[in-house]
Amino acid sequence: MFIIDEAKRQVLLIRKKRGLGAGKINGPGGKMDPGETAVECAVRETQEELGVTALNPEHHGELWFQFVDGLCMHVDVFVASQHEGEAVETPEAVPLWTSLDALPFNEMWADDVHWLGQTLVERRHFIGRFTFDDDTMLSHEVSWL
Ligand SMILES: COc1nc(N)nc2c1ncn2[C@H]1C[C@H](O)[C@@H](COP(=O)(O)OP(=O)(O)OP(=O)(O)O)O1
Repeated sequence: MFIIDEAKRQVLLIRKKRGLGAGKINGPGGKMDPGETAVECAVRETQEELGVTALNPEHHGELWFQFVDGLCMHVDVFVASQHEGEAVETPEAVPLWTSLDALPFNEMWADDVHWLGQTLVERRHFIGRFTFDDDTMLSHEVSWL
């Protein structure tokens, strides 16, 4: 989930403290609970990780990851221009309000540079497919819709 403050041209990112991608900067997110939709999951994970509620999130993309060890992951990307609450640090994440003009790609997963800027700034929709060996991206393919 990417929450945007349009007046300040900032996006609410996290420094992830534990789990897959710990130490990296990313948007809040995680695994779906049984019976939950993708958007319900994104809103819940954002509440759990930052104490903030995203309002009216819009689906902007799909990420398909294939790791060489066999792990496959499908991630839905949502963008919300409104939210309730103030972001706080939790056991899972440190909140980072970040300028849309200075996204910290060198501290993010390697795929992000291929889709995140266009999605947040130009509000484009996409499907991305990536292969990874651990932290190393081996291939990338992004289709803009
Ligand atoms: C492989 O490259 C990745 N790129 C990007 N941009 N984001 C990724 C990549 N791999 C994982 N992610 C995202 C997807 C999710 O938002 C989180 C990881 O979620 P996951 O549920 O697998 O991990 P945990 O935080 O440990 O799980 P729970 O919070 O559900 O317990 O990172």
